[in-house]
Amino acid sequence: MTLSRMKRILLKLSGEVLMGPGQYGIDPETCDRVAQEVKQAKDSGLEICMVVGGGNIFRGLAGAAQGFDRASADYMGMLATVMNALAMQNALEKIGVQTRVQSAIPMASVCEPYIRRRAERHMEKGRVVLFAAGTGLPFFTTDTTAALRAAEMNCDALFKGTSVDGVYDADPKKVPTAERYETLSFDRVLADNLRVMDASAVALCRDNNIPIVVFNIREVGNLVAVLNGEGVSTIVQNQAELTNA
Ligand SMILES: Nc1ncnc2c1ncn2[C@@H]1O[C@H](COP(=O)(O)OP(=O)(O)OP(=O)(O)O)[C@@H](O)[C@H]1O
Ligand SMILES: O=c1ccn([C@@H]2O[C@H](COP(=O)(O)O)[C@@H](O)[C@H]2O)c(=O)[nH]1
Repeated sequence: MTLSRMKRILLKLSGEVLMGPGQYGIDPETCDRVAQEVKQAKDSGLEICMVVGGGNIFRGLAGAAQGFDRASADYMGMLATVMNALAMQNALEKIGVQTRVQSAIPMASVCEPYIRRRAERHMEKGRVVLFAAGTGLPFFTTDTTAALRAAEMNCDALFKGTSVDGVYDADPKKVPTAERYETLSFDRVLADNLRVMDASAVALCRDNNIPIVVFNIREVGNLVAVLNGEGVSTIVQNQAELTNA
């Protein structure tokens, strides 16, 4: 994958990261810091769209485990992602980055509905488009949303900014001896059931040949470093691309 040739990327921001040092909710300082990094990336000439998770507020699976109906819990999770998207919109606009939030669940008085061709136009005009409310469908996640929107928007890569610095051979939060991959194929992620991202998201990226770059966005400056090919990350792509690299 040649990072320098990329024109348009999708940044998936884990909701959990937005908690900052807290245990729940949205930390304004973290939003501001991430916004600065997005601005820097945009100023380098990239077109950027974003999907923000909701794990800092509500996850459907956790809600279902507590007794909520799963589909209702998932809708609650999707609404949480709208709050996060609005928080990031606010942080970006404070520093002069033009944005639009588009929600997969229409809410006319809050933001635009998701309209692909309109999103395309916003990006051509230099706006950062934040895709909120996931796919609008329960039983999915924002990882799958990110893969779907990256394909729809013809992105050159999907950058997953999370709280681990790449894909490991086991969950590093559970297995301290786990080792990180520099690169690996989509097929290996799926065959080994590496759970840094949902299988559906990985399969969508594989089928549309969209590389995934997993990196730690909690580390200050890492987004721009990874975009410059310098920071620590794992690049997941098709075997053919890995062989040609
Ligand atoms: N093989 C693996 N390599 C790296 N991380 C892994 C692996 N298996 C599981 N994980 C876990 O995957 C998590 C990354 O997903 P993340 O926390 O970004 O969740 P998310 O659902 O995308 O975001 P949100 O916080 O919005 O729910 C890490 O916290 C890590 O512990
Ligand atoms: O398409 C989607 C996307 C998300 N959800 C629900 O939202 C929460 C939060 O998203 P994360 O990806 O976990 O950050 C998720 O747990 C689902 O409950 C959804 O239903 N459909």
